[in-house]
Parts: sequence; C-alpha cells; structure tokens
Amino acid sequence: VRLSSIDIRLISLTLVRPFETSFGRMDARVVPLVRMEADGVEGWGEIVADDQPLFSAETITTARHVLVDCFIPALLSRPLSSVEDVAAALRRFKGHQMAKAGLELAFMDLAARSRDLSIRTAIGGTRDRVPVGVSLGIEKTIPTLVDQVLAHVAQGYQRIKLKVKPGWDVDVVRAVRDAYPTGLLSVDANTAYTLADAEHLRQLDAFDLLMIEQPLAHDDMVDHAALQRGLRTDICLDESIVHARAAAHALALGSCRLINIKIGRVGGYTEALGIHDTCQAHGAPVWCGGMLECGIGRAHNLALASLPNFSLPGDISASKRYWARDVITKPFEVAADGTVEVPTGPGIGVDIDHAFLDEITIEQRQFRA
Ligand SMILES: O=C(O)CCC(=O)N[C@@H](C(=O)O)c1ccccc1
Repeated sequence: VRLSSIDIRLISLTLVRPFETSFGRMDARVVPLVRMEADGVEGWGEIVADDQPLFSAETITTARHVLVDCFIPALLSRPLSSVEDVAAALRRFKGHQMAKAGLELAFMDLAARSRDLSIRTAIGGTRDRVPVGVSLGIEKTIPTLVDQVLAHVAQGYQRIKLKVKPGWDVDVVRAVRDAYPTGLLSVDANTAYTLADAEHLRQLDAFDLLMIEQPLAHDDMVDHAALQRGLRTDICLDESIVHARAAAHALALGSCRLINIKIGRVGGYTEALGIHDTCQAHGAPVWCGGMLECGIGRAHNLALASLPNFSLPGDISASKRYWARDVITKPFEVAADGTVEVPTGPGIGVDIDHAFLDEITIEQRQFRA
C-alpha cells in the first residue's frame, strides 16, 4: 500500500484510581495514538511512552520528535506491503522502540482490515480467549492491598502481581500470601533493587512466587544472571528486553527464565513475534505485559497474547480497572474464569468511540503523503 496520511493524536485519560509503582504514582495519562490511512482503510496504534522517562528513556515528546522528523516522512515516501516493510524502513533509526511500535501497530491494524482479517488470524494466533492477571500498585497500607487482592481474585483474575520496592516487599508478600495461600502470585520491582539486595530478595523464595519481574537496572542482563543463580524463584525480564536480540542474549546469559512481551516496549509486531519465537525455541514461557493502555493498545495486546507460547496469564485487565470510559465502544471485560475474549473483527476487531475520542483529544496533527 501507499499510505495517504498518518495522524498523531494525544488523548487525556484520568485513571479511576491512582496507580503507584516503584518509580512513581499515576493519576492520569496522556496517551499518544497513531492513525494511518490508505485506500480509504484506517488503522490505529498506541504509543506506551509517558510524559517522563521513568519506565524507559522514551517520552511522549521524544516519540513526537522522531515521528515528525524521521519516521513519518520515511513511511509516507515509499510503498509498504507488510509490517516487516515498516520495520525495514525504520531500522536505520536507532532505538525509540515505543515510537516505532505505534507505527507498526497502526499498520498491522490497517493491513489486516484491508484483508478483512483479525490481527489474531493474521499473525497465527490460536486462542479465542486469553488468561489474564492483574497488576496491583503500591498502597498506603498492607490491609488495603490485601482487600484489593481479594476483590480481584473474586473477579476471576488468574494471577496477582504486586508492585514491590525496598520497604514495601517481603512483609507485603507475606501478608498477601497469608490471605491468598495457593493462587498464582508474582512481584514486579521495576528496577528498584541492586545486586547488593540479593540476600534480601532471597527471602521471596519462601512464597512460591511465579516470578520476580525486573528486580535490577532497566538495561542490565549480567547482574540479573548473577542474581538468578542465587534465586530459586524465576526472574522475568521486562524493561531489559527491548527487542528480539535482547531476548536471545538474556536467555543465553541466564539473566531470566521468563519474558514479559510488551508490544509497545519492543518496537511492535516484528520484534514481539521474534521474541515469542526465540523464547519458544528455548522453552521459555512468555506472557503479555501491559502499560496502562487504552482500548486500542489493549486490543493489540489481546491479539498478540493469542499466540501459542503466551502460556502465562498476562497483564490485560478489564478496561474498567483503569478507565471510567474507554475509547472503544465495547470495553474489555474479564469473565469469571479470568479470561478475556480475543477480538475477532477485522484488524484490532474493536470499534472506536470517535465522539469520546474527539472529546478527550488534546492535540492532533495529520501528515499527508
Ligand atoms: O495492567 C496494565 O496495563 C499495567 C500493568 C503494569 O503494572 N505495568 C507496569 C509494568 O511495569 O509492567 C507499568 C506501570 C506503569 C507504567 C509503565 C509500566
């Protein structure tokens, strides 16, 4: 296809409840969306960067810059027949995986729609529903967190993930384990520890955790390998795995035993599928992480999570967990069995609520071929 236009649209969404991680507390998000059009068909993608470089080095501003000055001109000036062509056109630009992902997602939606296929079918997904877990933020008190755990278990979520950081970890996990003795439980440190904390983190081996996510630095593999050698619990990497090559290196180094694939973090479908296949070849399970996406990003996550090696519950919560109103007409829901339906319509398979989208749009720019 030859794209006729690419739009960048920033929308403003308020969380129904503040969400606190080891690197900060969120009450609201500005979500950058990408829209592409070709031959009257449109496709939508989402960029998972936030306004500050707290999760990774990217921000909304860096994404806007590379899109406007580098990526959009590169894509509007050539024919594109697949998402691999999008990746090839952007490969000479270093990094900026989240910005690249927004473009790959929009293109994949457009390409699948134009072939009247769901993205799940287009990428070879095999599941109609995917098992999901929930990620619970840091709370003011442990009892409040335990209440959150029990409330979400009652809603059917198959796995509880707790945000941890120094001063909010071992005692918290112990209290949650007392209230939730046998279910799937994991923790996510978002890089809050160093190797000096190895002895302290070994205490977590007592709680039969599914994994400890990204305990050390966002760009580290060697120290994670040293930590993993001293831990019974599986380390799962998130921030460190920025593309398929990083996944291969992490597995070769023994930095982790599981990988969290976030299509927005790794650059889009080409790298996400590469990580999926690399992990499958190594017998390492993967699961689909979340970045507080709106319904558009969540729809892409569901398509990805329908692939066979996504064998662990992902962070794909119901829309209502974060948003009073989502940008899609039919919010995603978690069934009592802890699964979410994979959309079957063309492309992302959901309808965008354009009236609401226009209402919450704070910036919009269109680039025409
Ligand atoms: O359910 C979701 O979408 C959020 C899952 C989640 O906890 N994401 C974490 C993470 O580090 O994985 C995150 C939170 C805030 C910002 C970025 C990432």
